[in-house]
Amino acid sequence: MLQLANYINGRLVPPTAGRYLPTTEPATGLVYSQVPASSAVDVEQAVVAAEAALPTWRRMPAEERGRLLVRIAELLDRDLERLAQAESLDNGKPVSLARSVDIPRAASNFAFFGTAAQHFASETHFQEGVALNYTVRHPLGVVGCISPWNLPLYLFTWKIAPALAAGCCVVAKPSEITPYTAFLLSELCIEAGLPAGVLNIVHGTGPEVGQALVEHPGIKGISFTGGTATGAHIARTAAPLFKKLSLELGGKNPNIIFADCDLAEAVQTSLRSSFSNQGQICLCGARIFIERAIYEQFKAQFLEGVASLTVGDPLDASTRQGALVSEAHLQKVLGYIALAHEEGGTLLAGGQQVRLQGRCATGYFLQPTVFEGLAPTCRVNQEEIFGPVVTLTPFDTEDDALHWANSSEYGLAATIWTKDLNKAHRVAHALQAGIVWVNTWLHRDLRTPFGGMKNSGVGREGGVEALRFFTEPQSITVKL
Ligand SMILES: NC(=O)C1=CN([C@@H]2O[C@H](COP(=O)(O)OP(=O)(O)OC[C@H]3O[C@@H](n4cnc5c(N)ncnc54)[C@H](O)[C@@H]3O)[C@@H](O)[C@H]2O)C=CC1
Ligand SMILES: O=C(O)/C=C/C=C(\O)C(=O)O
Repeated sequence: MLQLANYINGRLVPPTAGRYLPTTEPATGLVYSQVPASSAVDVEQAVVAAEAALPTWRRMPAEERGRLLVRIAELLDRDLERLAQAESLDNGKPVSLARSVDIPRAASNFAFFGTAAQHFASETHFQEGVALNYTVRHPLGVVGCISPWNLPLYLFTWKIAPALAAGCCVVAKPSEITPYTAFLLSELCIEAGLPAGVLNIVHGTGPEVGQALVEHPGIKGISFTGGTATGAHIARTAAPLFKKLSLELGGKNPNIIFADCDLAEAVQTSLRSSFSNQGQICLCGARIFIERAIYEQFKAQFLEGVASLTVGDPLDASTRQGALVSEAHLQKVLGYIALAHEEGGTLLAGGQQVRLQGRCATGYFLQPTVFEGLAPTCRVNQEEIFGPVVTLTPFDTEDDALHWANSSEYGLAATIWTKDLNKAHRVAHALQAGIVWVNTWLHRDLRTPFGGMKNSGVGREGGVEALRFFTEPQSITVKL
């Protein structure tokens, strides 16, 4: 059976205690590999290696650091197919999605921050005849990156690449549920010639490896993406240690569909925003608010689209909906479907587990599911389900749409559909969401600030924001 290894001090090594966890292929429900169940001892070794590598890495010219990151991007591009197959096997997502989105984006993360390192600049504040104030941005030091299972390599590299570009050394922990591509990345880092200790990847569980990383005094900052409850726990642990924190957490994102939109496009993109990656993206639109005048029309076209989403073997080219990531997660989502019935919702599509034939007979498949008739305040419309379940709700006025869109503890993303640009700007400004898309969804420019308001997180990733997070500003004033 495939056995993964940690990547510490430039080498692939087994966990010191020799313990492993099974990893399961969601499409079959069968165990196919073993991932190190590392401990605080392995984290300690990784931090020591990173601390030893730091003085050289932080002083290396940005151009040279950047070249290494771009080299990793090239290797990710070269191995696109192998990595896409691995991601699909590990996560259950359609291989077509991994091939077109996850792996190309992982390569872009390295390519983008490899070059961004050379453009990162700091400010000067000149007081004529009085003083010259300038800012130096020092690498933060050794940092921890903790990522989730939904977009495994995509989000893992979204953290690691800016940290390395900023001159930090990294101890990173991928999700223990989807560790395979992080392991393959460690092999590529060795091939790229990344100096030993600059990046260390320690596999294991959140409570053991993640916790040890957050608590470690040598770790100066933590960049985390995952559930809001875990984010709160990390914040409680890290706050008294005065660590810098970037937390990208959950969402319950609204799509607001106005009657004057391009309906065909709004329907097609809403299908994507509802069900891409089986709804397991923090940016998915879970609550769709539709202006009453086009409610029935939107509903009919949307349901027609849902019926055409093939649930199937993730390795099949025709599959649009793969497996959910785990049995536990499938049960969680099924629990919310039961709750939607209890809360008085009307099921319009899906609602059932899918039992496929053949190799995927014991996989974790679920029909894309749509409800209507649920109050915006009910639990199904308030709690993050993180699966292929959306609700449709009609609205009468712009104020009503805004009120219900903002009636959430979350504030990550929102989507507006209208041809009226004044309305689009007005509504976008009034939305409590860190990211607003107008007539599009998941359009990503890696330079833009990425993150959420309210319980969706703290801080921003992307472009200069990420490079600032991974650096410590120092202000120097010279009297003139
Ligand atoms: N990007 C997002 O918004 C994501 C949201 N979720 C939400 O969270 C729910 C729970 O999913 P989980 O897999 O349990 O996510 P999680 O938040 O527990 O896992 C994310 C990462 O945090 C690590 N982790 C867990 N406990 C930790 C701790 N005490 N200290 C440090 N690291 C720790 C995990 O090992 C993993 O690498 C999902 O059902 C979904 O609603 C899950 C994954 C991604
Ligand atoms: O950076 C992106 O393009 C997407 C990020 C998605 C998440 O953070 C998530 O699903 O957790």
